[in-house]
Amino acid sequence: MASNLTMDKARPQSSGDFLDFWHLHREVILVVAICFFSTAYMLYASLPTRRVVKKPLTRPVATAKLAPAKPVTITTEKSELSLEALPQDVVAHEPRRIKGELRKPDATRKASGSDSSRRTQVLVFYSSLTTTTEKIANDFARNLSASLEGDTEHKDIFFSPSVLDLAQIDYDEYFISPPKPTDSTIAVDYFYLFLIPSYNIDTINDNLLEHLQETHHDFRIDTAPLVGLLGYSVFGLGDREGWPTEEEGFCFQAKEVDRWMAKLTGRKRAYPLGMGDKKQDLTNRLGEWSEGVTDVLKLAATTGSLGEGVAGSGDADESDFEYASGDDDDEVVVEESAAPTKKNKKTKSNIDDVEDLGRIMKSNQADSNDSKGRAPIAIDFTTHSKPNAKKAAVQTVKEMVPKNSPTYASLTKQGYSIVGSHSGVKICRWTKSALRGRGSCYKYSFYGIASHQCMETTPSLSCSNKCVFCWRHGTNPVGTTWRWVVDPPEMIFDGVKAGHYQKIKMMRGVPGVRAERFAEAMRIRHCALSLVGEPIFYPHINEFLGMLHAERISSFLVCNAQHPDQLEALKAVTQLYVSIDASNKESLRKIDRPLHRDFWERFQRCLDILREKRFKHRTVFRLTLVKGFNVDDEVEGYAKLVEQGLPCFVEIKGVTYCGTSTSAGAGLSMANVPFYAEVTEFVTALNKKLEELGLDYGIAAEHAHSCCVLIASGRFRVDGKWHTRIDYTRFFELLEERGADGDWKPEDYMGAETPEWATWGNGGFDPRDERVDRKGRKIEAS
Ligand SMILES: Cc1cc2nc3c(=O)[nH]c(=O)nc-3n(C[C@H](O)[C@H](O)[C@H](O)COP(=O)(O)O)c2cc1C
Ligand code: SF4
Repeated sequence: MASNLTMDKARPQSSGDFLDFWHLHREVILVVAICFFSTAYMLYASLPTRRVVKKPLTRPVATAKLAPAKPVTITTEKSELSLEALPQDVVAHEPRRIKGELRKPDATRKASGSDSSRRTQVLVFYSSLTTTTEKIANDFARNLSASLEGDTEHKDIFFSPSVLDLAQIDYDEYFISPPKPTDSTIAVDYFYLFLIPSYNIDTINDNLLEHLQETHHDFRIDTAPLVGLLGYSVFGLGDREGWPTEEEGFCFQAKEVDRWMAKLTGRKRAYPLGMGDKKQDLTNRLGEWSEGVTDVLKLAATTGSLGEGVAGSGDADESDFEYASGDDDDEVVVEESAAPTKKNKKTKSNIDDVEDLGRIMKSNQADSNDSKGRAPIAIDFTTHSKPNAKKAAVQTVKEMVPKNSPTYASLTKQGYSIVGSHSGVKICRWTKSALRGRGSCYKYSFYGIASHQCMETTPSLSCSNKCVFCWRHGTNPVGTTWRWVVDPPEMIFDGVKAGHYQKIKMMRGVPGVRAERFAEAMRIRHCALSLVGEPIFYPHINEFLGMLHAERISSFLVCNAQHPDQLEALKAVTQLYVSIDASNKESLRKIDRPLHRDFWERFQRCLDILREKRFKHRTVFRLTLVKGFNVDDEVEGYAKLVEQGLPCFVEIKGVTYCGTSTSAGAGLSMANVPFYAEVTEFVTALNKKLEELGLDYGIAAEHAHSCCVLIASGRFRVDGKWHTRIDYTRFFELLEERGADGDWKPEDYMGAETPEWATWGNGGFDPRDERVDRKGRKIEAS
């Protein structure tokens, strides 16, 4: 009986029996099930990574390998990837992970300039169907090798570059982790270069791309397993005859390789993507790219870093840009009201006015005077009242923006480089946009200025207005007189150029930056003197302009119509702007909040001076429309001001919204930002009024993207066509022939006809560029 009972329990016959069985053994069943599934999972996870099976090439391509100067056998981590090579406990308990480490810049290398125990191996990968790229890759590697060997400082660091045909190699050896040299006594850093032609047919490129993508997404492999590389860069070959634009497929596969390598290397793009058209500009584009790559290679091999600010170098900041930052040179921005933090409040109130600025600087004075070590020049050129002898006796000359002041901290945080004690430089969003082939600012449409070759700077961070729409308000110092140390113009000129180039170089690893534009950007062609503050406030502005022009850098100077004496004394400038922020005294007081009590008289005098100068300078009225402040019922007033100053051009721009800064306390909001349709409505009304006054003006051009329209004087209309562009070469020739005081007219350096796409009614966006919205999303052509 006893045995029967046991039998009955052990062998359930019905559902009741089954439940009894479950109740008695459920723990055991659950444990067995868990063990079974986890073992199955482990076994699956530890299988070799699924890899693309490479298709044979339609045409076998010979591998052209250059013999390394010191042979390095490249082995891979393949053996480490096999099950046997892994410790048993790892195999049993967790999925295999291949991990890359983010290598910080090597401090020792940085300090000593080189590390004799490390070597750098450049690997040049290429694919080729019709042999163009194969030949180019070999020539490129040979030239690179010669260049490195000829450089005594670097030659011992580098092994000769190796050329690898993507159709012949095993991708697992190079694209799951960096290769390992067989000689373990030599530490080798690998630098990958890719020469990739694009094909809209199935080729080995597709295999490579699939492999890169799978590696990135494979949950058993770290998402950036190639982070141990020193860096990488890609050059694409294509044919614009069949694929005219990037949107239509020009070099599309090189772009893809660049994108996946950024992911796999943790954004170690050492140099921007280069692209060349086989039938047009291949030699030039490849030459630029090679030159840039060689420089970066040397830097990276000696320092272990890709350079300041470049992604992957340890101090990377690869943001996709603050497209709503409103950091144009002269873009005025409405700020979103935001409750300032306690700290912000304090900072703001600390620097809100001149007295407070003086107080801040006093506390920093000892430091700054010591550090300068040179006699300061005191100057007061805007105030005509008698100097107060008693006050002067106790006053020492201070720096406008000392290094340890809150103003300095705030401006540098916003991206400015402060040069000396009162100048600043910053790259604007349009410069960044143009570097990425996404279009230049309206000054390209109207005047032919390429934004990636434009430097935005000011020799005076101080201003004499506190305009309600100035987004820098609260950070820049204000004052009616120059009471600070004056830095020499040479120092400012060298400093702003260095600051600008440094900022451009920091864009090297940013996605989308084009090698061609990057190379062009290393030559400043234009200077926008309108960043923050009042450039004309700087006592040596004429000398500074002379230095720009001596290097054939054109100049656009924007002033606030508050310094007539300086305006009168101003020498040659390529284009001279005066901000016209309102059409009448009351409105101007409200919007500009000027510090000068005689602001309206100063404003009027400036207009009269501008009228005089119109046959010497290209003069421009700059109108910034702020709804609720200076738009309604002001058309007639503006027309009268145009009649008074007779500028060559009138630029009308809607104020820009910036939702990121703290409020200037002026109570502005999005409601104050006019729609483009409202701007065009205003412009049409103004144009009509000018006509009624019998003035020869017309609407010449527009850049809808930046909400800006240009009215031009009939002087710049030739045979019914607008010529708003500038002949820069002629400008410099005139200057060189006749001197800064020389006699010439703006018409003498009038440029070519305004391109059709930029003229009124056509939108103003260069068709060669890619259109994106403020968040960088592509806008389809309408
Ligand atoms: C079948 C075929 C498809 C191509 N597709 C593209 C393309 O989609 N985009 C592009 O920019 N160039 C394209 N090209 C042009 C090649 O990328 C270009 O000629 C390149 O220099 C060829 O390099 P290779 O001679 O090394 O193969 C194509 C060429 C061929 C023959
Ligand atoms: S002129 Fe120069 S600084 Fe100004 S928005 Fe254009 S590119 Fe930027």
